[in-house]
Formats: sequence, C-alpha cells, structure tokens
Amino acid sequence: MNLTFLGTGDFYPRSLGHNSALLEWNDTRLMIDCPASNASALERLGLGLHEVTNMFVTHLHEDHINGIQQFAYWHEIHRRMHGNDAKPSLYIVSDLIGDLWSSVRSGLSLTTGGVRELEHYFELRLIDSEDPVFELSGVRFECVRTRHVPSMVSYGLWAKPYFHFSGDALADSDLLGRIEPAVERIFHDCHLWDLTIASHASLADLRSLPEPVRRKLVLMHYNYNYETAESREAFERREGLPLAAPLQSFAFA
Ligand SMILES: O=c1ccn([C@@H]2O[C@@H]3COP(=O)(O)O[C@H]3[C@H]2O)c(=O)[nH]1
Repeated sequence: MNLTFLGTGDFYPRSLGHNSALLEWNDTRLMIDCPASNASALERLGLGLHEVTNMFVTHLHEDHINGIQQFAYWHEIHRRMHGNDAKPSLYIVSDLIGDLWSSVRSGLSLTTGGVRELEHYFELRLIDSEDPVFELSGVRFECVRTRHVPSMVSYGLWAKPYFHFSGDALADSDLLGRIEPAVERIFHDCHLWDLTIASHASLADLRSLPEPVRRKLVLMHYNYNYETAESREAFERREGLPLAAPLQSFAFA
C-alpha cells in the first residue's frame, strides 16, 4: 500500500493544500477527505479526479469537504462523456451523513436534470457508527473517533498493519499507545502555530507522547510557515520529528 499526501496544510494552507491523502493498493484508490485543492495535486501526480473512485470523509470542516461538489460533478460529467455508469463510492460513518448532505445540498440537489439526492452522485457506503469498520479490496479500516472540537463528530483512519491517520485530532496518549504496536507509522495532526489552539495537537502535546509512539510520528495539517522543503528540513533537524510534504509518498509492505 502507498499513502501519498495530496495536501498537508491546515485551513489556510497557501501552497501546501488542505490536509488530505490518497491511498493506493491492489488497483484501488481511496482518498481521505476531499478538499478542492486535491484536483491540482492529483494532476501533478498525473491523475484525474475521475481516477479516484473511493472517498472517506473524516469530518465536516470545510477544509476537508470543500471539493465534494467539484468531485461529484466531475465524476458525473466524466461518466456521461465516456458512457460509464459506475459512480464513485463514498465511505462515511453514518453519524456524519445527514450533516454532509446539509453542507453540499445547496449546490448538488437542484440540477437541469431534476432534483438530486447524494445517492445520485455516489454509491453510499455507510459505516455503522456503533461498529465503525469497513473493508475495501482486502484491507480492513477502523474509523477511530477523535477529540477535535467538543460535540463535533470526527474520525481518524486506522489501517492495520500499515498506518494510523489521525484526522484532525488532539493527541490522545492512550489511544495512540494502543494503536502504535499495530502500525508502521502514525500520521498526526500538529498545528505548529505559536499559540494555543484547543482543537488541534500542539508540538508540546506530541513531544510528551511515549517514545515508541513518537518514533512513528509524521506530522501533518500544519501551518504555512512550513511551505518550503528547507523550513520542513530545519524543523526536523531541530525537533527530531518529520513533517509530511505535499505529494510525499509512504510505502507500506
Ligand atoms: O473550536 C474551534 C474550531 C475551529 N478552530 C480553528 O478554526 C479552524 C477550522 O479548521 P481546522 O479544524 O482545520 O482548524 C481550526 C482551528 O484552527 C478553533 O481553533 N477552535
């Protein structure tokens, strides 16, 4: 399996793109979140949006879903141009689906072809919120409820034995300690702003994690002060923690 970052930035990412990743294995592609910045990132990888046929949504902040209308319409237009009936699959935990449709319906429901529902654009793969796991092309994914904004539903994605992708999350030492032995890497939110942000992990939070967890960390969802490779390399030399770069790939055996 390969995980490639399509973007690594936060809500104001400049050239980093909003945080999102593309998973590829067994001829399958799954995109984690759908910011609009993904289309140009995919083009730089030589891929069109229509070549990504599975999407997982972690939560509903706009920097994670502001490309869904574009994704839905482009897939539909591409299907019509090529006479292909296969809709992309949307993997989403059931407790997010109502609010996702509320977020995108103003742009997707009224069309020249009539009133549409989300099912017109996607094969909905609803994941049971009581047992939030799904399987795709031989890999089992566990959706891990995260602490991000109080009362807001948000998930990370645990793909044993490969990686854990925190989504937007505070550092949860108990959770990460449980996950760590079962993965090669932990991609974790870290805002890196020089102020307290109560909805994201800080560098100090991650530094205080147990050493086995720290050794597997790769930081993501950071701010635009780390746009350049030089600034990320200087950070890694200083802090001993790597920052994922846009379009950087991680291979898992
Ligand atoms: O309760 C809140 C909600 C939001 N925020 C900020 O707004 C940003 C929204 O996108 P984000 O989740 O990528 O990052 C968030 C934070 O930087 C916050 O500090 N506290």
